[in-house]
Amino acid sequence: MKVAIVGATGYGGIELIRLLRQHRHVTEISVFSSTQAEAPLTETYPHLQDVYKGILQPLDTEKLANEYDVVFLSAPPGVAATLAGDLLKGTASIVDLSGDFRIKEPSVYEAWYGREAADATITGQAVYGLSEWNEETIKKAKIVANPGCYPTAILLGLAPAVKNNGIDMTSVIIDAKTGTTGAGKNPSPMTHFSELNESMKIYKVNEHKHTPEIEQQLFEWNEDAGAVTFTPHLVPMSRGIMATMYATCTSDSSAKAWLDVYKAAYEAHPFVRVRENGFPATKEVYGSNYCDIFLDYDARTNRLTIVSVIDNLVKGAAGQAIQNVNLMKAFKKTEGLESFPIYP
Ligand SMILES: NC(=O)C1=CN([C@@H]2O[C@H](COP(=O)(O)OP(=O)(O)OC[C@H]3O[C@@H](n4cnc5c(N)ncnc54)[C@H](OP(=O)(O)O)[C@@H]3O)[C@@H](O)[C@H]2O)C=CC1
Ligand SMILES: CC(=O)N[C@@H](CCC(=O)OP(=O)(O)O)C(=O)O
Repeated sequence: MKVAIVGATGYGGIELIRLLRQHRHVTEISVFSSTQAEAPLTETYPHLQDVYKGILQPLDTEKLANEYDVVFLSAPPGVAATLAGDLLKGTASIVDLSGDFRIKEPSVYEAWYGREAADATITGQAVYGLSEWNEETIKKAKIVANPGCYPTAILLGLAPAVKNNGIDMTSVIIDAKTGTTGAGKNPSPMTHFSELNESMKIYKVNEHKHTPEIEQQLFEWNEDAGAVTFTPHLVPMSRGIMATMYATCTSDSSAKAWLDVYKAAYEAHPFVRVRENGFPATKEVYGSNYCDIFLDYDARTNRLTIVSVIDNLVKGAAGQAIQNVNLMKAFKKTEGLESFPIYP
């Protein structure tokens, strides 16, 4: 399989290269850049010396559409919306890592992203790539909208409870923490070392663009779902997301009963590990495609506390993108994604 990466000079792009190099069906990885064409990727990333010799190519939609089996779009919002129309005329399958095609209602996209929505016919055609829960539609997709990093951790953590009708949907509160690679490779005042080191920041309270993406999927699973409170925080680490979800149960329950529900839901899914005992840490999934989940039930408050952790660049971006390609191309689910967490 020949694959192309648009945005290969970014963090999502080089994570795709790291994983695709160990994918047994990948015969060629070509890299494309809007600003650095003709330069070897090692000029930007010397750690790839002797590992990846690709030269960055200028964006050429005709070539991308017809000379590759899969095109990964790993560029900022708006780029996929511009390129996808031409790309879809060709033979390549497309996986977009940005948010351009995730939100089905254009006015909702425009309100939260503050930019014009993509062509509605393309958004309508794009399949939401939450791998574990949309397997059958992903298998048939020509274009996949890869989920956001926060929604991946949050939705995997909430899904069994939400689909089980066991929680009051109006009670859901989501508190999440992320590392700095979530913001991409360009530094900003928010991610500056001396601003963030030995500190943590709350940001985009009640206005994060992942909120409608979370609400859209929750509503698809359970029509009682409405607006959720989602509060993101930036913490001083490079990779990782920890999402902590609180929800009131509709009847008395127990942690054991809920864990059984979660274990049954993810039994057939190798990348979601429902813990036997104890809450997971982000380091325990670092560099891997795992999402680790654990929960507790408080009989005093009748509330569930669910914790879900991922590596934002793997399960939250490049790893899930490859997991979706494995579904689209009928490869083994775990192909290219078998490396286990780097610990400690
Ligand atoms: N980082 C993360 O944890 C996650 C990121 N995402 C999403 O994935 C996408 C990539 O993120 P990330 O790699 O972190 O971002 P980066 O900022 O690290 O990289 C983005 C890359 O996009 C390329 N680019 C910029 N403008 C254009 C353009 N007009 N046309 C084509 N390419 C362009 C740039 O490469 P060049 O200048 O060489 O063209 C740049 O290296 C984003 O949409 C992001 O929101 C999704 C989930 C998680
Ligand atoms: C630290 C930080 O800034 N993280 C980013 C992660 C969002 C992201 O990656 O965007 P998409 O997945 O929607 O493309 C943020 O909170 O906006």
